[in-house]
Amino acid sequence: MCFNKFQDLGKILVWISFSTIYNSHELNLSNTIEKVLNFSIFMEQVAQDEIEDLSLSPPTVGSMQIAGSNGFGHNIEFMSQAYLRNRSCSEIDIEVDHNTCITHNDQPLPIFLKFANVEYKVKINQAFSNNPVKAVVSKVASQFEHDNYKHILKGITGSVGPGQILALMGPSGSGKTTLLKILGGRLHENVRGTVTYNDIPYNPALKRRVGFVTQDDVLFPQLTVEETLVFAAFLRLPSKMSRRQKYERAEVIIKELGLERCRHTRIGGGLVKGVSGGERKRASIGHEILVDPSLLLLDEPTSGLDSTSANRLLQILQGLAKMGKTIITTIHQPSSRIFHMFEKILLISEGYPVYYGKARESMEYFSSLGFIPEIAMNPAEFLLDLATGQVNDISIPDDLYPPQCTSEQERVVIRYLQHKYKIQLEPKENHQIAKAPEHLQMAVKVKKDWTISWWEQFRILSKRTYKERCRDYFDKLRLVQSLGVAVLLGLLWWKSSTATEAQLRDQIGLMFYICIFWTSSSIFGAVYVFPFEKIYLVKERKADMYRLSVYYVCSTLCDMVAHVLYPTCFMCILYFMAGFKRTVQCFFLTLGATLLIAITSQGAGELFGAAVMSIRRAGMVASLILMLFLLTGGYYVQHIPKFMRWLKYLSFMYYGFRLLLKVQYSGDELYDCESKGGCRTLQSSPSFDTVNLKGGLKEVWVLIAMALAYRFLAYLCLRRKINICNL
Ligand SMILES: Nc1ncnc2c1ncn2[C@@H]1O[C@H](COP(=O)(O)OP(=O)(O)OP(=O)(O)O)[C@@H](O)[C@H]1O
Repeated sequence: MCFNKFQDLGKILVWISFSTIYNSHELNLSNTIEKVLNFSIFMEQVAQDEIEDLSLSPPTVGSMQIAGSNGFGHNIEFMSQAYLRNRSCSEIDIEVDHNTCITHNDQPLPIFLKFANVEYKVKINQAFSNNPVKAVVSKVASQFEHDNYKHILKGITGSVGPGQILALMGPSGSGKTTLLKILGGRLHENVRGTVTYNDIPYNPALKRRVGFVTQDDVLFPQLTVEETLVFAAFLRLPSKMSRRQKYERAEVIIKELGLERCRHTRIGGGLVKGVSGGERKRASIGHEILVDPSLLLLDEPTSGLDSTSANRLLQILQGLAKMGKTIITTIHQPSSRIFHMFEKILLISEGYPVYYGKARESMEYFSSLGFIPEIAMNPAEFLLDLATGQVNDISIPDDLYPPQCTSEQERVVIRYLQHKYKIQLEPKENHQIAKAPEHLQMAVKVKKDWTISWWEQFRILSKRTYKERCRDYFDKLRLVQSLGVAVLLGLLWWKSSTATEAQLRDQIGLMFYICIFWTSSSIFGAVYVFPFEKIYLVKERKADMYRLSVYYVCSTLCDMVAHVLYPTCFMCILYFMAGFKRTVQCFFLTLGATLLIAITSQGAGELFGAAVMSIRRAGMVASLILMLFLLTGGYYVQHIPKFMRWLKYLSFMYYGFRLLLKVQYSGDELYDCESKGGCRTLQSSPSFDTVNLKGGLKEVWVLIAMALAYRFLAYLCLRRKINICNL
C-alpha cells in the first residue's frame, strides 16, 4: 500500500517534469536526455519494487488629361501621355514584350487614384483588439457613449495619376501608413470619404493591379533572392506565360534592381544571416513589380538605407513611374535630392492635411503664408519642422502666435495650420477633376484572368514550402533529437523481453513514453507554423497569389515529411534495441501506429496554432492541452472520475497508447502473463482494458477521424484569422 502511494507520487513527479519541459518550450536534446534519464531511473526503481508488491496499477492603355486645382492654387495635371511615351524605353517591357509575347492587354492599366475627405477613426478600447467577445462588448457599450474614438485621419484629400509619384510626408504617428493602407484597399472598416480608382470604388479585381511594399520586408528568410523572385513569378504571372518566360521575367527584375550580386544569397532576417537592408528592400519591390502593377504603394522604402542606396531606390521608382505606374510612397526625412524627385507631396500632421501639391512649389506656398526659414534648409526638413512644430529656425507670422502658448511651441504651428488656415489647407476643388474615360472605369472592374490552376499552384508552392522548411535549422535539430532519444531509450530498455511481469511493465512504460514523445514533438513542431508564417500568408493572400487551400495542403504535406521521416528513423533504431516482438508484421504495425499518432498530433498542433495565431499563446495552449491529454491517456490516472471520463475520449493519446498496446501484445502476452500469476493488475486495469485488447481497428479509425477533423477545423480557423488580419 505504501509502495502504491510512492509509485503514484513518482508518476506525478514524472508528469510534472514533462509539464515543465513543455511549458518552458525547451525541446532540446540535452533536456530530453536528462528527463529520460530521470524517468528511466524511476522506472528501474519501480521495476525492482514491483517484485515486492504487485498490487499496483501500471504506470488597358488610353490617354487622358485631367486638370483641376487643389485649393492652394496649384494646378493638378495628369500627364498620362508622358508615361505612354516612356513605355517604349522600359527595359522590363521590352524584355517581356519581345521575349514573352505578352499581348497589349497585359500592359498595366493606367490608374487615376482620387481620395477625398478621407477620415479614419478607431474605438479607443477596441484598438488592436482581435478578441471577438471584447469587440461585441465594446460595441454594445459604445451605444451609450458619445465619442470614444481616436481620430487618426481627419479629412485627407488628394489625387495621383500614372507617371506620378506622390510622397506622403509627416512626423511619426501622423497617419501616413494608415492612409497608404486605405488607398491600397487594405483598410475598410471605420473609413469615411471616397477613394476611387478611375472613378470606381475599390473592388477585389484590383488586388492584382496593386502592389504594396510594407515597411518591414515580408519575405521568407530561408529563400535566396533568386528563389524568392522566381517562385513569385511562377505563382503570380499569367498561366499563358511559359515557365521559361516567367523565369526570364524574374531575371529581368533581378537585373533591373541590381540584385545580380546577391541573387544566390538568402534573404535572411532575425537569426538567419542574409542580404543587406537595401538589397532586401529592392527584393521586396521586385516581388511587387513582377506582375507589372498599375498602382504601387510603398511604406517607408528608404528607411534604414544610406543616402546612396536611397537615391538609387528612388531612381528605380522614377523609372517605374515613367513606365506608367501610379506610385505612392510614405517617406520620413528625404534628402533634398530625393525630395525633388517627387511630383507631389502630401504633408500630414496628426491626421490633418497640412500641405498637398507639387513638391517644388511647397516652399513658395509657405513663404506666401509667412512661414520663412531663417537658415538654409532642406525643403523636406522645413516641412517636417512645420508639421511637428519645431519652429526654432523658422519665422512664423507674429499676429498668429498666441503669447500664452510659448511653452507649447510644438502645438502652436499645428493649431495655427489646422484652424486659422483651414480654408486654404483643405483642397476643395478636387471633385472637379474630370471623370476617367469609360473603358478605364470598366477595366478596373475586370478581374485579370491570371490565376493558375489549383494543381499548378500546388506544384509551385509545395516546392517553395519544402525548400524553405528543409533549410530550417530546427528540423535538423529535431532529427538529431529523434535519433539520440531512440538510441538512449534503446540502451535503457536493452533487449527487455516480456518474460516477466516487471519487464512487461517496463515495456508498457516505454510504449507510453513513445506516445508522449511523438505526440509532444509533433504538436510543438506544428503549433508555431501558422503563427510564424502569418505575416507572409496575409501579405500573399492580399496580393491574391494563391488559394488558401493550396497553402494549407502544401504546408501540411511538407511538414508531414518530417512527421513521417523522424518517427520512422526513431522506431527503426528503438524497436530492435528494446526487444519488441521480432516479427515483420508487428514492426510495421507498431511503426504505422506511431506514425498515426504523430500525424494526428500534427493536426492538433495546427489547430491550436491556427486558433490563436500568436506565437506566445499557441505554445501555452498546446502545453495545457497536451498535459490534459497526457493525464487522461490511460497511463497516469487509472480511475478517472465518471464526470471527467469523457476527457479520455477526446485524447488521441488514449487511443494511440491503446493502439500501440494492441499491436504489440494482441492481448495474448498479458493473458499469458496472468496465467503465470503475475499480471492481475494489468488485466483488471480498466484503462488498459486488456479483455478487449485484440484488434485495434477502432483506434485506427478514431485516430484517422481525429487527424482529419483537426485539420478541417485548423483550415477553418486559419481562413477566419487570415481574412481579418491586416499587415
Ligand atoms: N488600429 C489602431 N488602433 C489604435 N491606434 C492606431 C491604430 N492604427 C493606427 N493607430 C495610431 O494612429 C496613428 C498613425 O499611425 P500610422 O502607422 O499611420 O503612423 P505613421 O505616420 O505611418 O507613423 P510612422 O512614420 O512611425 O510609421 C499612430 O498614433 C498609431 O498609434
